[in-house]
Amino acid sequence: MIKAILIDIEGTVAPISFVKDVLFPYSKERLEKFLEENKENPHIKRIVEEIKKIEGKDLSLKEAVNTLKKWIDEDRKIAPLKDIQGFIWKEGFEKGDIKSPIYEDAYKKLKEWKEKGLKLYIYSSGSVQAQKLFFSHTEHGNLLDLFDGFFDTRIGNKKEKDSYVKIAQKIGLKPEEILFLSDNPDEIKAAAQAGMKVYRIVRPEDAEFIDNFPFRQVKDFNGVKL
Ligand SMILES: CSCCC(=O)C(=O)COP(=O)(O)O
Ligand SMILES: [Mg+2]
Repeated sequence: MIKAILIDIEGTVAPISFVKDVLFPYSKERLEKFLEENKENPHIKRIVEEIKKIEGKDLSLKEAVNTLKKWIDEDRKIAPLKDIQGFIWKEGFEKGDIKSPIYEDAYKKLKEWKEKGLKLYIYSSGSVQAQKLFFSHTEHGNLLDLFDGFFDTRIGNKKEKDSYVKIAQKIGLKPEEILFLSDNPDEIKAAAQAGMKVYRIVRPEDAEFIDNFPFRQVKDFNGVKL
């Protein structure tokens, strides 16, 4: 019996274009100013050290900015980039510059599942801070109360089985009691390997059904049967 639903963000509850065409440019344009203004903040210093470690060399502030910009262009899903983006998006969400467009079907089903007593969790490459901002500033208002917890790549890569094993442990349920929803076929395979029930969400504007894909595929949340 399904007791909890674990949900991806980009391509699943919101269009990929929102992340690529709104969120990413917003962070890219403000990176340099943000790092310059916050270079003495211990939290930001730690993140910059992580960037240097990944690159395997010392970096000037300008070089760190260029590295982050390159990672945004390459859509790298790595924690130090996602942490910095979360800090930059904070201002955009709080000033009202950015509002998250949640698909209507996702919004309605999330509310329905919550009312039925299911636990709802998010697992996204966006930092936990960014996820909370994303759901507290949506076109449907503040949806933060719908969720029982948030996971990002600090728990592990979304394409690896172990990340889902760890999430099930944190939630305190058996993997088979958790349903995972994502647009990404590799994430679906990894969650299924961990023993979770899965559905791939295939938004027509973002993706296509894969022939002979060994797991269930539906075009939106209305197709998900518990
Ligand atoms: C506010 S969440 C930001 C989303 C993001 O940065 C991202 O890379 C989305 O990846 P996902 O794992 O949700 O597909
Ligand atoms: Mg996704």
